[in-house]
Amino acid sequence: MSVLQTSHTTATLLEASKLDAALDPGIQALWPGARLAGPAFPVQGVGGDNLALHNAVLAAPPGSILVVDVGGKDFGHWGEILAVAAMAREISGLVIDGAVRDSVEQEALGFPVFSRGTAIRGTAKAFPGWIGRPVRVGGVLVRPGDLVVGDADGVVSLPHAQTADILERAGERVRHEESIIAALRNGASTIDLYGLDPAGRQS
Ligand SMILES: O=C([O-])CC(=O)C(=O)O
Ligand SMILES: [Mg+2]
Repeated sequence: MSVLQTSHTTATLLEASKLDAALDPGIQALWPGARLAGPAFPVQGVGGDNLALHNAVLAAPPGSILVVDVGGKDFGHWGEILAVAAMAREISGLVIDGAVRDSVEQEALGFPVFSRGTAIRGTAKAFPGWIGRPVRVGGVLVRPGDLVVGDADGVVSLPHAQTADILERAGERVRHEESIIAALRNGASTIDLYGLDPAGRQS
């Protein structure tokens, strides 16, 4: 698995990808300023059980992001203990379609988590899960090694095979937007710059 990185925002990457690659917007940063980018290590668990996460922490390569579907927002599937375990193994972050707990402690650790929010109810440890295989998370199919990026706006997952092209287009998009911002500061309008018809188009 190659180590993938980018400093582009999720919105820029999504637009550059032209793909349906945005995870459900209900999956958001656990603490303000949390950001992650890296190759995905997908995990399928079940709501109310976190054995799959304990297994994944042992199996995921250093630098990877755990990208997890547990389909449960009523349980705290992940917390301080698992974050410390993940950091000790150089796992770079967690994206989970489900809830977590110990948010203050995880912010203090600086461990980036994107989740459906928090829940304090604890979990069983009975279902071993499927790890390291493609998993649908937040409506997007995530394969091992796909580039997963999370920031203040949400989470995007980009197919590994298309990552180089997407990153190049993202750079072009940023340069284009810089020119638009400069023109706006010089008095241009968004209507003119985007060639919009202020009356709209009825179809
Ligand atoms: O222990 C758990 O099941 C989840 C948790 O709170 C932690 O990892 O600290
Ligand atoms: Mg805990």
